[in-house]
Amino acid sequence: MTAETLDGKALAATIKAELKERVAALAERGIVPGLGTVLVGDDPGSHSYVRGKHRDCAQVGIASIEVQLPASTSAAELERRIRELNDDPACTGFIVQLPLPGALDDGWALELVDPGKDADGLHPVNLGRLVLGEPGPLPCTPRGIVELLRRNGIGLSGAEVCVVGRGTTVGRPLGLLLTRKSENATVTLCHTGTVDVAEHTRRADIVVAAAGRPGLITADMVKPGAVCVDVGITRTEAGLVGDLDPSVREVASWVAPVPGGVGPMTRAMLLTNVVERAEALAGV
Ligand SMILES: NC(=O)C1=CN([C@@H]2O[C@H](COP(=O)(O)OP(=O)(O)OC[C@H]3O[C@@H](n4cnc5c(N)ncnc54)[C@H](OP(=O)(O)O)[C@@H]3O)[C@@H](O)[C@H]2O)C=CC1
Ligand SMILES: Nc1nc(=O)c2c([nH]1)NC[C@@H]1CN(c3ccc(C(=O)N[C@@H](CCC(=O)O)C(=O)O)cc3)C=[N+]21
Ligand SMILES: [Mg+2]
Repeated sequence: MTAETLDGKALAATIKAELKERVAALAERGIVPGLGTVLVGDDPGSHSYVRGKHRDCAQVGIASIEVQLPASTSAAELERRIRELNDDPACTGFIVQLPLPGALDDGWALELVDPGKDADGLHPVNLGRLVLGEPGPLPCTPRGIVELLRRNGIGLSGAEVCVVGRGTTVGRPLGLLLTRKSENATVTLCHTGTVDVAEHTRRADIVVAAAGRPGLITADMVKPGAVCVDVGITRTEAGLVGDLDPSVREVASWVAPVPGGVGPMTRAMLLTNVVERAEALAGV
């Protein structure tokens, strides 16, 4: 068997076209959604992601507000810049690009963001809403994964899903999202304390690899016909490498690849969160 591709790039383009129409409808009411990004330091990967986000905004008609700060930025200065965006009516949503360099603490910065403007869905209040099943912005990567599966006809209700990685941006919130009544999957979350990861992945109908360890998931760890979603991204001289070994394609029914799978969907869901917030403000 050779797996079919879950084409996140194509689906993200479709979603962006849908958002463009919603943004145009908002413009008729005099409302322009604005996405802010706060980028601290000079990590080339982070710069490339943030550039991509602003390119997406331009395509859809969302205004962009870019805040770039040197790696030497103090906590007090970062706090001031975050509060500025909280108070800026032109900014309907924003993100603080993670991880922050040096001594700046990611969790501390996330808590400073107005939960109503939290385009990442990672503020503790919004993660709490996710736990409680209350409406709020959803974390972009987990939402992108669910959307990528759903729009390709891959059912989640009753499915055994094995998520490898319990990080705060992907694995942990994905577990919360997939176990809501509306998704109804049964989830196993693996991490470095898991005794035998393969024992869990082999049982799964859907494997999500979000560890950031190149080639971690090999063909022998996958049930024939399972769906495999690659999330992990490692930059090498040869380009971006995911957590799925290429051999997985020979046993899986579907594979979401790196690049071209979850990454573009993450960006599309960020835009979706910004547009949804602007619509809520407009009473749409
Ligand atoms: N495609 C996309 O849109 C996105 C991709 N990413 C990528 O996804 C990956 C995960 O991101 P993030 O959650 O932020 O990263 P973290 O570093 O926060 O989390 C990684 C998780 O993987 C677990 N892990 C690491 N090695 C193993 C192993 N050998 N076996 C089992 N579990 C393991 C860790 O376990 P423990 O907790 O025990 O340390 C941890 O829970 C990264 O490569 C990141 O670049 C992230 C966001 C978006
Ligand atoms: N506050 C915050 N929110 C995030 O959502 C966030 C973050 N910090 N820090 C880093 C991770 C990583 N992340 C990606 C986004 C897009 C691609 C993406 O578009 N990837 C393309 C390739 C892009 C390229 O070529 O560099 C793809 O997979 O096809 C990847 C990874 C969001 N993250
Ligand atoms: Mg830090």
